[in-house]
Amino acid sequence: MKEKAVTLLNESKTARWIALALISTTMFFAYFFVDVVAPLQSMLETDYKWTPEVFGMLGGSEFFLNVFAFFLIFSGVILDKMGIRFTLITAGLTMVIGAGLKFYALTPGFADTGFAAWLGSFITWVPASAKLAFVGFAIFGIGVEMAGITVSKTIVKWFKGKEMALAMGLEMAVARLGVFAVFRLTPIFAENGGPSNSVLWGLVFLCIGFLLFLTYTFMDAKLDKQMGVSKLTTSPEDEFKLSDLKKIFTNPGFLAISALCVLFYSAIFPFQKFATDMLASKLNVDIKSAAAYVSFFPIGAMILTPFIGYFLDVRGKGATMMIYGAVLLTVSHLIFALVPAESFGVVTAILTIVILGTAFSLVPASMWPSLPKIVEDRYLGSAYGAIFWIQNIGLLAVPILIGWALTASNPGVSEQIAAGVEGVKYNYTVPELIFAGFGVLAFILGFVLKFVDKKNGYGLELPNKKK
Ligand SMILES: N[C@@H](Cc1c[nH]cn1)C(=O)NCC(=O)O
Repeated sequence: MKEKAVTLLNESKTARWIALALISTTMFFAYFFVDVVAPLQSMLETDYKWTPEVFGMLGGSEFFLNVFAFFLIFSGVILDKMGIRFTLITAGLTMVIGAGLKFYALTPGFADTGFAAWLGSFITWVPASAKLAFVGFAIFGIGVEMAGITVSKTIVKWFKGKEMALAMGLEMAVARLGVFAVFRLTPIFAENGGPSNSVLWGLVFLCIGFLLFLTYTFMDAKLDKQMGVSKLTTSPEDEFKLSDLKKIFTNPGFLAISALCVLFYSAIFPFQKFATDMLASKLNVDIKSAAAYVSFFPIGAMILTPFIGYFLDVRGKGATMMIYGAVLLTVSHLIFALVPAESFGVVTAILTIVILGTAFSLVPASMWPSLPKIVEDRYLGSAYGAIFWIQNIGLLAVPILIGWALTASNPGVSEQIAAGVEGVKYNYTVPELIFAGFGVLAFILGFVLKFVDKKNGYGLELPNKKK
């Protein structure tokens, strides 16, 4: 008897783009929440007595549990052991719980409790609201990174051998749109109810995102059923083993790409946090105008990333793209560092942001689809977890390094600002040179990666799409 051939769900273009739309929209909400209070620094200082140091600590708290309690490594192992559906639901719930705690920290309901009084009784320069917000944001951080690695593995599952880099590029583009949206919407939400209203909206968005993840799991279950994936069909050699972690951390391709990743992102995300003040100082404009220039950065990356992804699918050249990205990263930070303020106008600022935005498209668009070429599918989730863990170490440490470098290279400035002296500004030359230094190291690592690729035949320069 002739067997009826089953057309897999991921062979249907419509089904795989619907799957992508569901998970990407949740990432839009997740990235929105990452920066939900970023434009509200001064409001938090006035309404909640959060100093700039406290505000900076909030940014670091997102990565705290992932780095020090190894949650990102656990998340990768959970993904490989328990599968996409379980991990997506866990990630979605963790984000909602963490965000809920952060919202509660900013409400009068919390401020009036004995718990708040107790939290405020030690390390008194950090208000109780900030302490609880740190805990909430650290829990959210576990969820958002878990979601990130699971979404990457999900895209590989649906798009491998097809439009994989384009799909990853589109997912990142939607996430970048979330960063743009936050800079535009959060101030409006805060005008009508303060920072807690902005966080409440972020929480509502995350609840919608959780429902989208849940909807996706039905598609995932159907695809698994068609593929015949079950505990019975998975042979012991196909299963993830804890010893695979050793394989990941001794894989030369993985090590090279992780080093490139931490260096590159250390000159991107921490820069994003300082960029508004840096441009306001350099251009001598107010914070609102400077923030508007910075918002071109995620938008530029958003527009370019899918095109670069498409190019990688049909033409390849992933490792070379990462080298070009590192060059552009270095050039843009050198412009910020070395062009004197007298010659640095709005046009130069926007052009430099466009160059940086191009780097921010080239590297992520080629880096994330490269990982499945370097490691085996059965431990791909752990590999994404491990690379994000290494990246998170940089994201936690570099803002502290930059803050220290800024203070050390501008003696007396913070004291004058605190004393209300008008017109005093920081000079960002040293921090920008540090960012440029990361770019130079990333450039060197790009060549190491190319060499390792040639030696081990990963195929990083080959197109993703099978002809
Ligand atoms: N670590 C993730 C998610 C993230 C974004 N901001 C802070 N954490 C990541 O880097 N994803 C890849 C990307 O290019 O956004």
